[in-house]
Amino acid sequence: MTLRLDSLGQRYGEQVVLHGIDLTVPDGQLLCVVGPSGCGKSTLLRTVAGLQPAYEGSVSIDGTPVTGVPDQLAVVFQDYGRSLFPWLTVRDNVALPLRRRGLPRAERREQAERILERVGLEGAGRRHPWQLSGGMQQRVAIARALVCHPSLLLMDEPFGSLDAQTREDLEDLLLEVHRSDGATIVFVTHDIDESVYVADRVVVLSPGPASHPVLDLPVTLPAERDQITTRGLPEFVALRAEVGRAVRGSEPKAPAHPDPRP
Ligand SMILES: Nc1ncnc2c1ncn2[C@@H]1O[C@H](COP(=O)(O)OP(=O)(O)OP(=O)(O)O)[C@@H](O)[C@H]1O
Repeated sequence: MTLRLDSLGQRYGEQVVLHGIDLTVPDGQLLCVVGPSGCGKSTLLRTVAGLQPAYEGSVSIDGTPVTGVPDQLAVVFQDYGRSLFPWLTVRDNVALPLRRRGLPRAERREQAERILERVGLEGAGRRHPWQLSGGMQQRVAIARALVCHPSLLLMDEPFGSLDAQTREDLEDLLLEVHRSDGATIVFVTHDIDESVYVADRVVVLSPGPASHPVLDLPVTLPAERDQITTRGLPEFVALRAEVGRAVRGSEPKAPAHPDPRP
């Protein structure tokens, strides 16, 4: 699915958060959005997801304006603890979108088990989310997002609260899913290394109100990525530095210290 933002603007009351954003994400691209805290990244995702109507401009998917939550869209948030239902088993959490689509129970269970196996959680279907580690819970949230084979996947800092090892494992899972399913993915992260490692393209937004991206960078690394080899490539290091400079350059400057001398 091709996602297009045209002169997109968003505000909360008097506060302008996004202004005049033009961005096209071609079908199958994994776009990372990076930018200083509060610049409007989550607002951008919520607007694309149809959860907030655009204040100005438009969002369209394959040429059709987004006016509500689009079919074929799935979202993964950072806060997996709140996005899973604790009273449902892992399998029923994952099968929930299938239930909404009216699939019979046996088929729901079978598809949920298949996707759980794919995210490395075979055998966990009968447990409850609170019996799992944070990394496993986020795998459940990813499984639930994938169960309907979305063409557009929005991820808002999905690995932000996980330990380094789990985070790397889930980055690799995301790359594998992207390679095999080919969905268009918009992935918000604070982590510059992570953005370069997973993305086909990185855009850096300016401090709010975010407008035209301050950097729009194709990631020209080989498609086959590996946590050790890829991160050691000179090209990776150069891309990371370029994104880092853009993020730092876009951060508001700290106020100058007053001269303490009398
Ligand atoms: N529901 C809301 N009501 C009012 N203001 C909001 C709301 N959601 C966000 N904001 C404000 O809009 C601005 C952008 O918030 P947003 O969460 O989109 O930024 P962000 O770039 O995702 O931040 P972070 O990186 O810290 O998650 C912030 O100033 C925030 O306080």
